[in-house]
Amino acid sequence: MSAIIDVRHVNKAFGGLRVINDCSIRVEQGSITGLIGPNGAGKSTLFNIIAGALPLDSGQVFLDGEEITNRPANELFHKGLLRTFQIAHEFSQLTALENLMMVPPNQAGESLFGAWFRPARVRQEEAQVRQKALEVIDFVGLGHVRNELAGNLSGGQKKLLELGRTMMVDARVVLLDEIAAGVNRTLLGDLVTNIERLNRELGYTFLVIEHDMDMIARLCDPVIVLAEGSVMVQGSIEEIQNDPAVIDAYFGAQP
Ligand SMILES: Nc1ncnc2c1ncn2[C@@H]1O[C@H](COP(=O)(O)OP(=O)(O)OP(=O)(O)O)[C@@H](O)[C@H]1O
Repeated sequence: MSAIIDVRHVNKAFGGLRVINDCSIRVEQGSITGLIGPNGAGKSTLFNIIAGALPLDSGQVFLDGEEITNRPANELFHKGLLRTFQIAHEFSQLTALENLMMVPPNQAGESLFGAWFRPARVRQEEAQVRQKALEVIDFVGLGHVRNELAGNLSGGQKKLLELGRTMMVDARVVLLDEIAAGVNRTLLGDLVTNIERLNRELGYTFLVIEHDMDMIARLCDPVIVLAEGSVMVQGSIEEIQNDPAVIDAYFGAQP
């Protein structure tokens, strides 16, 4: 296997607080890799560094062999490195289907020039985008609420919609930050199933930060444990759960 994300010796401090300490991780192509660790271990900071949302102090990040250190998030988006975002306030007034249709970058219809000079092409592209959005919304199990305003969807349905938005572009790697938080068990089952299908059927690689250990256990292999900004241990969920250092630092030593 080859690493689609390769983080090498990254350091990051906020003021005097060193949050990421000589941290190196590899996310193998086609894997669903979990990233866990105690509160404050640096998981979100590392995510933000990989996603281009936060500059690092030193070290390097590679995407499929190409260095992407400190590249902006929109450039990484075009390269297929995506993270899910909460539905922005202004998008909550659009329907679920419209939210999906807003995603594709570089639509000819977005440019006045394109709309004026190439109306037939614009209409054709819009029809294609709509068709894709209809397929995606069925895929994520939200076909029955496609005309609901996104702001009226339940927390779990919004998470499914966020996942659906990654399918509107050619994603290669998706970073999921605590996607299970606040989602009921039934919808969580749908989310897990959809993540597995995206991985199996479309070849998505996932890097997943999650506090929900059931979800990590069902979904992720390998699991990376981060503590104080560096990798404590990496392995299968069974290996992690039986590692004395992890039990001590993360799960809490049994009395
Ligand atoms: N923008 C910031 N400015 C200053 N300190 C920050 C900033 N972002 C994070 N930190 C600090 O960095 C440390 C790591 O935070 P981070 O959010 O990366 O941890 P985490 O592992 O994701 O934690 P949690 O599981 O609680 O979400 C914390 O001590 C946090 O207070």
